[in-house]
Amino acid sequence: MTFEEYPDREMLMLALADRLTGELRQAIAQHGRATFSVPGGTTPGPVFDLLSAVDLDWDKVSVVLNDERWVPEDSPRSNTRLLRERLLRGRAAAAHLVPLHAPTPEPEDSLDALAEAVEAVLPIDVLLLGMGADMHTASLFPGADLLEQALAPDAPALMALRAEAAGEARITLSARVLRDAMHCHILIIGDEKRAAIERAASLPEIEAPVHTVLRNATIHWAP
Ligand SMILES: O=C(O)[C@H](O)[C@@H](O)[C@H](O)[C@H](O)COP(=O)(O)O
Repeated sequence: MTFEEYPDREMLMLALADRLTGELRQAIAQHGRATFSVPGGTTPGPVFDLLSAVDLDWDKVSVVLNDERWVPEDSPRSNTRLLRERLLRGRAAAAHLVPLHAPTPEPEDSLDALAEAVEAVLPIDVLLLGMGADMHTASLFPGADLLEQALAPDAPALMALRAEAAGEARITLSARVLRDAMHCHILIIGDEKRAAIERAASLPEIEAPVHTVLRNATIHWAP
């Protein structure tokens, strides 16, 4: 893994947006389109704001979340809502959103249909991930009911799982889809997450799921 340390969050977000833009451009130049997978949560908003204004062939970009919380799309906890409000506007409004949510009571009711659309845009060209202080990434939470299956090399691309720490039911890309990404970046802020990611490197994936992507990842950190 590569560790990039920035003096502050603003510098981090600017450099990261630049890096992601370059990789998306390269993917489009090489094969005419790009798949860009992004996290939800509270950290990536500023990088989405920057990206939404970037001059890029956004109509050639498919955007898919790493994971979604099974809540209505107007919920403040909806990652899809975050994407629509912060990334898929301005120039980036031309990008194609591959949904990870549908209005069914449980994620299992929609899983097959959502998975088909996700599989059609794999592999991921550019992957941006977040991480929780408990070392989860996407919705691969320590203690999740189907974590072992989600970490397996033959896992389906998309899985529904539940974990106490997650709150609501989740839908998530599986570890193999994350590992297969061409470029992988992890965005973390603050000392607690820095200590967590350093610890994760020496723990098994079942205890520290983020470990599964560390080999090829660039970690972007600011205090
Ligand atoms: O829906 C989610 O919760 C995310 O996709 C998740 O994997 C996130 O990246 C981490 O939980 C970090 O979240 P914060 O940025 O809010 O700390």
